[in-house]
Amino acid sequence: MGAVLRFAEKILLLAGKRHLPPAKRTDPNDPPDPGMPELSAHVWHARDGELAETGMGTVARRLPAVIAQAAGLAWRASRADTIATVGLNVAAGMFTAFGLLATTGVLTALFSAGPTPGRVRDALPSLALVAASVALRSGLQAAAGWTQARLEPQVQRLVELRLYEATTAAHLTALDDSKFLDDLQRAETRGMNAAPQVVQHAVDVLTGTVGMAAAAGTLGVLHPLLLPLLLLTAVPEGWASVRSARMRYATMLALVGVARRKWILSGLMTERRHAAEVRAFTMRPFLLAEYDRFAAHQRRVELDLARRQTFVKITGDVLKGVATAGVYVALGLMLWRGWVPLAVAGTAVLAIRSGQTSLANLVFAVNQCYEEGLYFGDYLAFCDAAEARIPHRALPARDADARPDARPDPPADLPAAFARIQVRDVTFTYPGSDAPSLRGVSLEMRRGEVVALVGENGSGKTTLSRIMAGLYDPDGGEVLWDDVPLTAVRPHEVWSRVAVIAQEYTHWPMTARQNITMGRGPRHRTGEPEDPGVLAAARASGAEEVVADLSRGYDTLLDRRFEGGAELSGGQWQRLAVARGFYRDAPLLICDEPTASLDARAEHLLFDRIRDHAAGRTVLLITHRLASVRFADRIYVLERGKVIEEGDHAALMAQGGLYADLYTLQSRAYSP
Ligand SMILES: Nc1ncnc2c1ncn2[C@@H]1O[C@H](COP(=O)(O)OP(=O)(O)OP(=O)(O)O)[C@@H](O)[C@H]1O
Repeated sequence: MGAVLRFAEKILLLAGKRHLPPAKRTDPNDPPDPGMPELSAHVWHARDGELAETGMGTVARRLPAVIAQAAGLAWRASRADTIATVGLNVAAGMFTAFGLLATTGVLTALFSAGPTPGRVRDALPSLALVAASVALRSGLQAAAGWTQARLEPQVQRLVELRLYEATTAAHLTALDDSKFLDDLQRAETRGMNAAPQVVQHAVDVLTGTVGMAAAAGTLGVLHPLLLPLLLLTAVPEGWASVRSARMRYATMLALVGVARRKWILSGLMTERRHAAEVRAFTMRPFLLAEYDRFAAHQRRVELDLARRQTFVKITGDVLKGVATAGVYVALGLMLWRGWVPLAVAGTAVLAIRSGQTSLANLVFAVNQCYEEGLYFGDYLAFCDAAEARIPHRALPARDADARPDARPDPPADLPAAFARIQVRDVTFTYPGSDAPSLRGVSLEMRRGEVVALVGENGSGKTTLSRIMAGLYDPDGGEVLWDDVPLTAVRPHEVWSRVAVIAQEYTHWPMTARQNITMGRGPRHRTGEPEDPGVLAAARASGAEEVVADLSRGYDTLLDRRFEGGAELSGGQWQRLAVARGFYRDAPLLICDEPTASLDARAEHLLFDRIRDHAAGRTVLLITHRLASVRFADRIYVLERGKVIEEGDHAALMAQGGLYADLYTLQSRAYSP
């Protein structure tokens, strides 16, 4: 049998179908093969070696680990339901064996000598036992099904929380890393859903094993030779299932990049915020053609998979048929040679059929458990990787100690309000970038100051502000709040002392109030007076006028996708974003292009407010509107990631460098 399987496997290997199939044109209407080496090669080859190992032996070796993971997960989700599921399934299996053995009693009575009514009467007690065990088994199985169904949503909740807890705490650089994003997509779309499946299939493995053990035990009692014959029929089906699962998993891995591109394109074609641009730039044909290009590639790969899986299944079925026939021939021979009496042979047929059903279920469950275990393994690997990217200092002490990487000193305390912030010789390169975005930047801010960063596009202003806000860690150099380096304190301590009015901010699909408070502040109840903090922030930012025009004021939902939702203009959204920054009332306010969408009056008002806001706090202002940075206490001019000029407006104008050039250029546009 092993040789036959190896032969079939060789045919598959020779056909060269273990690798991503060269995309064949199965339909003349298909677009030409796009090739797409950028989407298949790296992901595929990264797992090639690992997949080549996967055979029945590997499945057998790895299955206990998968089952242990499933058991651990189920245990954490609900101990009571886990114990009940296992206990009820084992009890149901015991009644299966009991029923089979009682059947021997029925058949022995029926096949004995004597008049038929007497034989039937003799069979009645055993028959009653058979009926009772069938009824009990069914009841136990139904109860087991119920506890198993209860486990599923509890497991799902556990795995979802773990993933989102990790993704929201992982370092921001992780989300700039395309490999991390690919792994995230795979874990979120497939791996996370695999978790309850793994648990379910692990229970099915248990159920199948118990059923198998019941049938095998019965056969062993009847005649020891029958047992290996039964097991023989399982090998071809097991081989076909494992082979098929492996192909499916490999295909999924190979298509992960394609799936992500398709997902991004589908968002571009369906989301409201892109709809106007898609039309105005007549992008429809381009987007549809791009989508179809990826969809056609995916279809070709999946059709090829279906073809290869069909071949494997047919091979497995044929071999299983041969093995089953062999079992019955062997049983016939044993009967003919008088090794087993007729009643025992009859029970053996029933036990073989019951065993085959359990075996088929077991093989299916093992295969499914293994296959889902592969996806679940992706999920676990992703969560581990994401958790490893949570900065040490962000973890509670217990979790930090449990991490295998070196443990730094315990996190330091950040001063509640600082006297000065120093940036010392900071360098930074984004992950995957060749060129550094910051090259040895130093600057200083004191409490109560407004400090401005100016420079041409891509000079590093936003990057520097993110490092100062503790969102990125510098590769070299340090940022000190008084004498405490930011890399030594818990990130949320920094974030809670910084308010950022970002260049790219989110249009939160929430009420106007929630857009300002972002879940902070007192909970507002209908009819209660508005939180004074919200009113002050809205007044300072000009959001007050925006809210006054909304049908339900601060309670208006700002998302047109929901009934009664309102939409705001770009400038109106920006006023809310500014209100959010003011509401936080943090010692450091970072304003990155806060006026890009504002009208002239709102812009003027905002710069006045920012100046007022700086009293007792500190403001880092990034803007291309140089007229507005005149009032800054100090201005740093960046070029290609370096500070090339610094000083106040008058000093920089006197210097006659880049700042003076840019300022003169802008002011000339307003001069007659
Ligand atoms: N997430 C990122 N991943 C890789 N590179 C990035 C990323 N963000 C910015 N960069 C690169 O870092 C450099 C500095 O970008 P940054 O956004 O800091 O410039 P900026 O001065 O704020 O520009 P602008 O005036 O256009 O807002 C640029 O070359 C940019 O391409």
